[in-house]
Amino acid sequence: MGVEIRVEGLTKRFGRQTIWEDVSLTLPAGEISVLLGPSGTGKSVFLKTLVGLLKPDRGNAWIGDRNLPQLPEDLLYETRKLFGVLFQDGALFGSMNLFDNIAFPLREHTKKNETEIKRIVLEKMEMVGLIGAEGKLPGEISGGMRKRAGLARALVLDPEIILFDEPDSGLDPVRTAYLNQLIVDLNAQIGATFLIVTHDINTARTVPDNIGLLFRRELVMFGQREMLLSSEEPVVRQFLNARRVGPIGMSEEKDVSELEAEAAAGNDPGKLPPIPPQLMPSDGRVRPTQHAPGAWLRAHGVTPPPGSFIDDLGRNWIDEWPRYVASMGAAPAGGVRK
Ligand SMILES: Nc1ncnc2c1ncn2[C@@H]1O[C@H](COP(=O)(O)OP(=O)(O)OP(=O)(O)O)[C@@H](O)[C@H]1O
Repeated sequence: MGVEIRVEGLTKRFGRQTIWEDVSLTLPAGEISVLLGPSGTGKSVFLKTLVGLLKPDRGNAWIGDRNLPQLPEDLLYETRKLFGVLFQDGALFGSMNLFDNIAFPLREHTKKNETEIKRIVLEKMEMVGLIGAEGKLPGEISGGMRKRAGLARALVLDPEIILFDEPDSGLDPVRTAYLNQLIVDLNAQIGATFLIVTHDINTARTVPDNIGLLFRRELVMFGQREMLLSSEEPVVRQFLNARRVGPIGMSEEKDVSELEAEAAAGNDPGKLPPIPPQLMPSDGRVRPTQHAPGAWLRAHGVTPPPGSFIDDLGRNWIDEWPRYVASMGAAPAGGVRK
């Protein structure tokens, strides 16, 4: 379940504008990854390139064993069917009710009859908590419901990969927390490979297995959540602390003289906040691809910021984890990563 995505030396330009170059990363099958970056660094362009809507200028993008930039039209079309995409605004058709919106990809891309379509649409609507809203028009429901409807539509073709373009945009912090839990629950349930573009630091800190950061037309860093959340890189610290001090400026990166002036004034992007425990599926199970808390840090001899892995109840998840996994009885499919 879930397909690995391997990007090698990917470069995208529009005319003379280089959006990003030489991007290489692997999105492990079934894991949740987050892509961060200041506005305009090309995160949406990256998602569109992965799904084959934009062609890179150089490099490879392996979706399983298919290299997207090399594919003929018919195979590209087939490969796109592996993806579900949640667009920023849900991208629903305003004149269609939610049922028809969610049924749309099934009617468009499959030969399923209406009985089968109804079963699938209702199953996906239940997964995202929208049962009862089938007859509503997108204009009659809240932004959070529109996101969930967009997510149900992204799920109908049983995708191996789901791309989320700023799922939290336009949502209040509480609805964002619910949506984050839904994303983690869905990942546990369907095991697809997830990539989330977000500006929400809390989402980035608690949801993914891996985090990447785009800045200055390149991928500054990509790796396990704990690697990014303990990184001393100024740009990472500035981003995670949402500070003005650091290499990221108002509209683009700051120049050397601005950075020198900040350093002379003793300004600093701030200490790293504690690493929070990762969000668990709400049914209490562990996702098959979930990493044990602290495993990356231990393997790399890194001491986490003080107060890391402590939850709201004061439990330290480094100590709690082995007990928790043992209490589940049977290990989840795929085992629990050390
Ligand atoms: N089809 C296109 N043709 C030309 N330029 C484009 C096209 N699509 C995007 N761009 C440019 O690519 C750059 C990156 O845009 P993109 O929307 O990917 O940024 P982003 O990181 O997702 O930003 P935000 O966080 O604000 O959503 C922008 O300068 C944008 O104007």
